[in-house]
Amino acid sequence: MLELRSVTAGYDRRAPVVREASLTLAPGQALGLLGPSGCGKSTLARVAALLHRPDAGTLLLDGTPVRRWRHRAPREQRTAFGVVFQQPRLAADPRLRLADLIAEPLRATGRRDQIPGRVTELAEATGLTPDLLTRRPHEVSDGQLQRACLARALVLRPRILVCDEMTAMLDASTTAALVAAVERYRRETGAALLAVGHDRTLLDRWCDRTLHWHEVARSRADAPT
Ligand SMILES: Nc1ncnc2c1ncn2[C@@H]1O[C@H](COP(=O)(O)OP(=O)(O)OP(=O)(O)O)[C@@H](O)[C@H]1O
Repeated sequence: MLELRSVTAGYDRRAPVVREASLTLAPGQALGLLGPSGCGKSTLARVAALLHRPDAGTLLLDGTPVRRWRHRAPREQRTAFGVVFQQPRLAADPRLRLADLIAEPLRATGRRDQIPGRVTELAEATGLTPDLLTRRPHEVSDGQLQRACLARALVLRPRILVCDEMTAMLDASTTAALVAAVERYRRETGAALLAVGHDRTLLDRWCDRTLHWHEVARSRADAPT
């Protein structure tokens, strides 16, 4: 269970981009978060995944308040999350072959013995053929790289998956393949999903419930002057 209570966050304390946002993600739930470009969805998604420290408010993970973010967060909290971002080229180390990209979290957490098995499983689950696994990011398409980023997000078997506009740059067939891979993973593991986007049709089809930004956070226009 993930609860955000009155979270305020941004890049300048005097002008936060997220104001008093609250939402609850129950175990196994798929929650969509819809809103216009620039409203603060990605910032809130990053706070929810412990990647960005909020200026105010509380975040509870299974009832325990989160006190540290990013590399300071305890490993068991950090590894509860798998995150996929909108732009795979910004999220992937250009020097790594796709197999190493997928295996990165296993290496970082000392689980090298699991690498061959998990990489093979996840390449299959995300539709990556073996020849693609030996290529570097500049040698594959955006869609192929995003498949590898999704595989990396799943490699530690997270309880909560945060997909921030995961399919925004992709064609319909790659979008369908990635959504199907996420759904299969959720069916097998019972993981929850927070899917951020601006495509209501996709979010409604994908999620149990879709919230609009104005139901989650105060708008910047409401800010006290
Ligand atoms: N690293 C940063 N430094 C300063 N400002 C930022 C930074 N990242 C985002 N912002 C600003 O914060 C605001 C919210 O950005 P955010 O990416 O959270 O919105 P979004 O709703 O996800 O938008 P989109 O749908 O276009 O991805 C924007 O005005 C943006 O310019």
